[in-house]
Amino acid sequence: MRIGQGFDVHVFGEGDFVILGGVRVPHGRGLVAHSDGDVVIHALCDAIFGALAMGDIGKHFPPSDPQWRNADSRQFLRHAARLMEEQGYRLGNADVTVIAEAPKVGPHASVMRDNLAADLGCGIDRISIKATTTEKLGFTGRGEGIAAQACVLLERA
Ligand SMILES: Nc1ccn([C@@H]2O[C@H](COP(=O)(O)O)[C@@H](O)[C@H]2O)c(=O)n1
Ligand SMILES: C[C@@]1(CO)OP(=O)(O)OP(=O)(O)OC[C@H]1O
Repeated sequence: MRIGQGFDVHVFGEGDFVILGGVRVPHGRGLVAHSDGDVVIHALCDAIFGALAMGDIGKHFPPSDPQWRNADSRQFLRHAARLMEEQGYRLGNADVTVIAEAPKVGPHASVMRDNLAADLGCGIDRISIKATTTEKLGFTGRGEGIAAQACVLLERA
């Protein structure tokens, strides 16, 4: 078994939606990023790369590479899933926490779980999505951005 954790932050900027776990969530601001700014998937990818001891998302998809500009982050997750399989592992479970005052994640968590499970080739019972505010404290509390953290356990396939 292997364990991994990941963390990501993106700052709010212009726009009227954010992408979280592959779901387009209406919001008064967008997220500034090289890709689509999906902090849920970025944290989850880093947890998987960490569990495999294979670097981080920026190593696999350099922010300097124009190829990843506005990229759909789900392709990053499918790449992580392929690496996991090649190394002889499958996902035991993943647990993700979104840290944001807004938007509300709860109403979208079920579709996010469906997306992540589809990309990772596992059942949705292996994917958990949670969310919390920081009670208006810190940068997330001031509504300046969104953070996400993820933990994964990989099992021998
Ligand atoms: N962006 C968020 C933040 C929170 N939730 C849900 O609200 C519950 C209460 O949050 P507190 O920070 O006040 O504890 C939390 O447990 C989530 O269910 C959310 O959906 N989206
Ligand atoms: C995802 C990548 C892709 O170039 O860029 P960003 O969308 O800016 O996201 P970040 O979380 O900073 O991770 C780095 C990059 O791999």
